Amino acid sequence: MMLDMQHVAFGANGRFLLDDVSLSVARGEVVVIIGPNGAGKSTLLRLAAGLVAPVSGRVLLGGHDLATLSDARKAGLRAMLAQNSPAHARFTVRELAAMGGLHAGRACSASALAAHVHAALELVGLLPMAERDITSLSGGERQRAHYARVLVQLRAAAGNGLLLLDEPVSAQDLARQGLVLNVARAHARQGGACLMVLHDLNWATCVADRIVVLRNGRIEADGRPEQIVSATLLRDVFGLETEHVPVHARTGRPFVVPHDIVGHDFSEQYGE
Ligand SMILES: Nc1ncnc2c1ncn2[C@@H]1O[C@H](COP(=O)(O)OP(=O)(O)OP(=O)(O)O)[C@@H](O)[C@H]1O
Repeated sequence: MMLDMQHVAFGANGRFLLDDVSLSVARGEVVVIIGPNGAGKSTLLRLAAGLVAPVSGRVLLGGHDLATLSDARKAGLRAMLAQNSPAHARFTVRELAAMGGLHAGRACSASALAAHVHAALELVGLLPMAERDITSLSGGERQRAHYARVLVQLRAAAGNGLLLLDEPVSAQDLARQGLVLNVARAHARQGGACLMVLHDLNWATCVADRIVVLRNGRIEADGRPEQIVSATLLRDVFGLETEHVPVHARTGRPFVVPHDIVGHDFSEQYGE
């Protein structure tokens, strides 16, 4: 098992943010976490990355307890794209992506690192902007520049580590949302794995091998998209009435439209 979280609990300011969370991700898998704002999704990813330690339970990465691994070792086994990645300093896109390989030191030669950077920038569609200052990028471009850095981090090591993505499509246009998710799927197909947080249920059903539903710091459900996405669950977890197609003709996956949108007359809203 690539990631194995066993009965993990985590708290802050005297309250549990995660309680008795057990979750595994196998090599080759893409697992998507969904759940309401504040459910604990980002906290779960930070625990999986070893950025914070559980108060009880264990997190194993590649069979090793994260608590026993050095930062350099962890850097080769997992990489995380955070929800908001800053651009305070004036680096170029290429320099930012190359920072992903810093942990590898001499284990990755300068020419190999340059090749990883080139490949990652090409994958995320930023090669034409490689020499641009990152402070001049749009929000979506900056998010993809950091995505490239995260990909380089894994590729500078064995290349088949765990990709942890926190709302990786939040700043992307529709086409780039597909691009970002395809890169994650390809990473899993090539021997890695991916655990990501998504709010868009329709992307979640398309990209996920498994969907994990988190609510109030606890796992409510964990299974294949067609097992998980149902009108009942969406009503229970999100308090949302939905139009729900169990098997979409094109994708073969469930498809969900919130009732608030179905039949809503936007022309009224804009006074047309
Ligand atoms: N250091 C902290 N101290 C106190 N509360 C915290 C701390 N970090 C997170 N929280 C709270 O823990 C809960 C879970 O936060 P988390 O960021 O994991 O949620 P999330 O499911 O990712 O939410 P969102 O969908 O809004 O991104 C929230 O209520 C948040 O306010």
